[in-house]
Amino acid sequence: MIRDGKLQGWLSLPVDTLPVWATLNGVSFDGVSIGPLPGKEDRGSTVIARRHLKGGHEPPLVTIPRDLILSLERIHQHAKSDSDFRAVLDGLDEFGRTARGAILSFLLMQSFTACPSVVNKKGVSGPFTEYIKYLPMEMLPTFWSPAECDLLTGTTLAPALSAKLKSLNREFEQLRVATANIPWCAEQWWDEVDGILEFDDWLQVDAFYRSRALEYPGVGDCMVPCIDMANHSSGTGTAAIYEVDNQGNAVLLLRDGKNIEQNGEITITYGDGKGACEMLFSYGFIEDEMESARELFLDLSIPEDDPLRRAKSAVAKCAPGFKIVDAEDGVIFEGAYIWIICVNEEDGLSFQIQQTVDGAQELIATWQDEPVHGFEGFRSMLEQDPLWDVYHLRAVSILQERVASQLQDLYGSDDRVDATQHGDGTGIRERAWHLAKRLRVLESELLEKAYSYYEDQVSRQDRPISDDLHIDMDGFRQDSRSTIHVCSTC
Ligand SMILES: C[S@@+](CC[C@H](N)C(=O)[O-])C[C@H]1O[C@@H](n2cnc3c(N)ncnc32)[C@H](O)[C@@H]1O
Repeated sequence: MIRDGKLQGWLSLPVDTLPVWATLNGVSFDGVSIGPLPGKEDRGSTVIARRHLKGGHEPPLVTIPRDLILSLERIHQHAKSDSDFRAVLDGLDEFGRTARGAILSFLLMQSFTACPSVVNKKGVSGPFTEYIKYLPMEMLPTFWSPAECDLLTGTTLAPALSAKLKSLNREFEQLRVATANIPWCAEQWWDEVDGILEFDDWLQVDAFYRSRALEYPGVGDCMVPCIDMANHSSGTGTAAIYEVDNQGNAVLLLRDGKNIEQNGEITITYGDGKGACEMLFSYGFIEDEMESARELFLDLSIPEDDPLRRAKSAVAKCAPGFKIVDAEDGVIFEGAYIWIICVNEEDGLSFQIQQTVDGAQELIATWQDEPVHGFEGFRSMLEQDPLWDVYHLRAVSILQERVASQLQDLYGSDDRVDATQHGDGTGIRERAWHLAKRLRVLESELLEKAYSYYEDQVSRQDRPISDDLHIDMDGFRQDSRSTIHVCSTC
């Protein structure tokens, strides 16, 4: 439905009509307009300075009335006067009470309300029925063809993308089940012959939301018309910030000290810390100036032969992996899961069944007989242990091995990607090929940096640390030896 609407024109309006929409809805611009920037048209529309703007001396560049901030609260308010949408939202239950569930279903409903071929009209029109007509279809990887997705083999985006598609499928099925008993939904959305909705519609509303959602102070995750037309630039390139004023309106403010020439671009940041993978995943581009993948997430699994594997998996509530973050003098790793992997019963980890206050039984972990309350703080417990250096070294070796296997996957698929025909008539869009290639390069550089950094750490610690202990890399304690030996390639 949405794709048809964008292609046929009923869900599409030229951006030069946006000022009319803005005036009708109480949006004000001061010194800026919205449209494509000459030379950067491939980035869609953006906010453009209409005169020389001097940071610290300018009023808000854009002011959006508070009622137009599309938040969970605003949608529930709308549902009070839109009984058709309220039935959908109520059907979604818990999911409808999350910002994501409410916003996606609202955007879907508004598109349906705008659809001219629907005879038995449903839903109540409002400012967003028109505003969605200004939103372009983003080329996020969720819309890449299987051949294009194949270019991502070995990158951290490949597993993230397949997990996302599974979760989008689950959400869409949830929507179908939740609304299948509403007569007009059964007839107009889901009928096997005439039903208008398809999975692509859910992908479209997900893409609208994911590429445009802002975390607004005091409001939470939301969409803000017009401010969501600002393109991204990180670091000192960021020209403006978004806030709420003292009346709850959303405002776009030029940063202090930032001067923008007439016809210059007013950018915001979508998150300076976001890595190349996340930028491509959520926004469909990687900033030209990005010189590092910045961060990446690798999964980890508890080895098959770990005798505590099942208990560890049952108790660990943290993400099964670790994040590598690029740092000035090496890399930092974040994530609690590694610490569960690198200690065992011989070190002092054990599991017990405990009776809870309501009489149920639960499995809990103990470290040196102390209960471990959630593994997020487990690292600090290990840090108190005289053998901390050893545990740390084990962790680093496991991480290094995982980094090595990721590099192998990346390099192992490089030749195939390089040889893949792309461009007109090949089924692989030029842009997708270049983005995939760029991600591959940035991630391999960060992985190599991590590998050398770990190598360095391992070799620095490959020296005697205790007179009475020997730790080998299977992670078992053997008394009465005098060195720690770490095999960095195992
Ligand atoms: C919040 S929207 C910004 C407005 C958008 N350009 C439009 O026409 O509606 C985010 C999208 O803008 C584009 N974009 C933003 N900043 C960009 C940049 N620095 N380089 C390339 N594309 C960018 C991407 O397509 C991204 O998904």
